Amino acid sequence: MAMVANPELSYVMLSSQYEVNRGPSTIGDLSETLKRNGEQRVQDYLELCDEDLSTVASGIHEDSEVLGDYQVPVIDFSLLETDRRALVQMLGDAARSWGCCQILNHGISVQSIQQLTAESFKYFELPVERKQRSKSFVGNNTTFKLSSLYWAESWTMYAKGPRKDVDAQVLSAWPEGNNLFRNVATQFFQNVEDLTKQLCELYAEDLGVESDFYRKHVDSSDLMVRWNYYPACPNPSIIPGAKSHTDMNMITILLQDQVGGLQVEKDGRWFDVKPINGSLFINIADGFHVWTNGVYKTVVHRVIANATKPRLSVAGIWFPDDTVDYIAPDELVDANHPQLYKPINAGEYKQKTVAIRVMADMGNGQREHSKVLLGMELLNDWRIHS
Ligand SMILES: O=C(O)CCC(=O)C(=O)O
Ligand SMILES: [Fe+2]
Repeated sequence: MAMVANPELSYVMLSSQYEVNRGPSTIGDLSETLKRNGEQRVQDYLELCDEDLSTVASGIHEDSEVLGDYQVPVIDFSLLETDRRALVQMLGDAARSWGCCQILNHGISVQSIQQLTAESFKYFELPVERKQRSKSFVGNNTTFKLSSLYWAESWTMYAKGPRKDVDAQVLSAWPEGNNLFRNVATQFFQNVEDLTKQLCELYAEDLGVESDFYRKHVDSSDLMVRWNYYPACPNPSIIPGAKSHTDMNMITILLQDQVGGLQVEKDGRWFDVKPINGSLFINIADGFHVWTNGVYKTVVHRVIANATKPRLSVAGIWFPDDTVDYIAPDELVDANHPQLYKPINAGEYKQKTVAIRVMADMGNGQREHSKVLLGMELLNDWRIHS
């Protein structure tokens, strides 16, 4: 894994692990090409496979249909002070049935979230030549694209655990970034870490496992913060912002701006994750699914691009230390609930998944990749019971 800037900062750019030949151009050129070639060429151009196209086409307009309370749960985290039991129950119910929820009043101020969003936009508004100097920047273009994101650019900071000197890490990632960006981004790293520890305890409480079972891994976990930017898209009905996928890590904490477009899949239908000012989206990922013996669901999600407005999200993506094995705790395994998976080494799972995605990024194995994006397919390699 390549180290960037001062190695003592433990600051690693994930994409710098792979020497990928990026094409010369980004979204602007893609838009031009689309115009030139006509939209019937889009499929060839983006190498989308049929399944991807049909998922995007299906239900793009039906998604916002909601059936009474049948929608992504929104949970008031301030219950932590007033009714912890109720909070635990709501978080647990949401993780079991949806694999996700939105939380409000989580302790990260609405103002700081708005500031982070506004300042982060400034990075993506930089000239593409400047962005391409950031090793972790990826854009969508003719020869290189980030596999799970399609009509998108992204920029990543990777802070290895235990995180020290986060401020210096933020600074080295965008040295010309202004002080406000630096302060709010640094604060965000810290707040997301505190929140993740709280969530781990609350989930353990819901599951009836030792309270430290998940939390104790957070300090040594790596926090990858990925900024996702989706430019306005000429045809959102056929070009996904982000393809359907599950997250390959343990848990993801995501903030989205007010544009909307994030959707989750449940019972074969797509549901909007409606933007709520100051909210955070909590996403159970493949690792936590295994770690709870399948009690919590890893949520399939995607992003519909917007025809007129760019959209920004910031994802705090947690990876346990590579030596950790995802293995269900004893409390969740008995005769009626047999162990679903053989122990899965977190490092191996990440490597395998990333390797397949990188292969697809380089233009090979798109079809295999589309299946693997839905982690459940890959997890089957470790599955003991169906
Ligand atoms: O942009 C979003 O809302 C979702 C991004 C996402 O799914 C990811 O970064 O894994
Ligand atoms: Fe995701």
